[in-house]
Amino acid sequence: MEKILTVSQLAKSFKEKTVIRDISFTVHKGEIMAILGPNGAGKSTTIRNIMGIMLPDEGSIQFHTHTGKEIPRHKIGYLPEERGLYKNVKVLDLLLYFAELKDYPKQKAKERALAYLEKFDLKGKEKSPIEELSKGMGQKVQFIASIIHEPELLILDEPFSGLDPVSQDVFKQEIKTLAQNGTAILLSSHQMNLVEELCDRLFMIHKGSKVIYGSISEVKEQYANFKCTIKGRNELNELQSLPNVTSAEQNGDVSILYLEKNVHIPAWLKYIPEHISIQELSVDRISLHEIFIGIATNNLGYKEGVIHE
Ligand SMILES: Nc1ncnc2c1ncn2[C@@H]1O[C@H](COP(=O)(O)OP(=O)(O)OP(=O)(O)O)[C@@H](O)[C@H]1O
Repeated sequence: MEKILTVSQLAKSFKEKTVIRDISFTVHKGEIMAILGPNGAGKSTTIRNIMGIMLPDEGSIQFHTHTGKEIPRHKIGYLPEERGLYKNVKVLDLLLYFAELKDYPKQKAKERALAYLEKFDLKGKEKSPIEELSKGMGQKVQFIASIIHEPELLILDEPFSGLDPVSQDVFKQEIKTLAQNGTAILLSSHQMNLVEELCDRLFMIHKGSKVIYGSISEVKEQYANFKCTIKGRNELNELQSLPNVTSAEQNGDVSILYLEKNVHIPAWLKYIPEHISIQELSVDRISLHEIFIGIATNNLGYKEGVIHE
């Protein structure tokens, strides 16, 4: 896959405090890459360094083969974490202004703007001043502004925050379509279910350093223990004494057994005694959300590693 963005050994300090160190990853054409981490981990700082809003103390940013001032910024789209647009400007004028800033042809920009406004349920708002829009509507307009010029690389800092589930779905669908059409996408998000659904690979930062880097399935394979959910009322002590069970819960009529990571499920299922009450049984790996919490709270007994470069 063609590399669009290469971030190499990025480091940044504010006064004495090192905020990110040794951050390296790539984003490929048509790929959705997530940058994750708890509050204050260094995600926005990484993104701002990529965007040239601040300069790194160490490391480099490469877009195709270009670095530094040679990076063609008009080929990049950016939705910043800080929301906010010129309040008294009309929606369509604002979108055309953003397209013009990126040297994008006016007529094409107008066609794209109208099509996107319709797609995002904002038809009829073309002449409304931004200040008359709801927060979610404003966010949709800002999202359209970040893609109006057909960027090759799209960077979205917390694109889903503050959106209702319907709008989240609209954004999710559009992000998928953009990637299918070849846009390289880097997004930060706290919504692990969306990341799990949407992204191909992830880079997780904790306290300014990389903790995980790999594809979603590799990350799940490496970090996600198995979880066996049984619909049935059972004795907790008996569940806990089964082989390879690290912990168990009985919540009403549902038993949950957390299993060791390398369990061979078909062989393990044979250990379940015949008298155990089972109406339904499923075995899954724990979710990305549970992995994230485990890392953020240092509960996974985890040490730094790269799964896949
Ligand atoms: N301009 C700045 N001056 C001083 N410290 C800063 C500056 N910008 C960020 N920081 C610090 O850098 C650290 C990382 O912040 P950053 O905004 O990158 O985190 P984040 O992962 O995006 O967090 P969140 O999920 O809360 O948005 C924080 O401790 C923050 O206080």
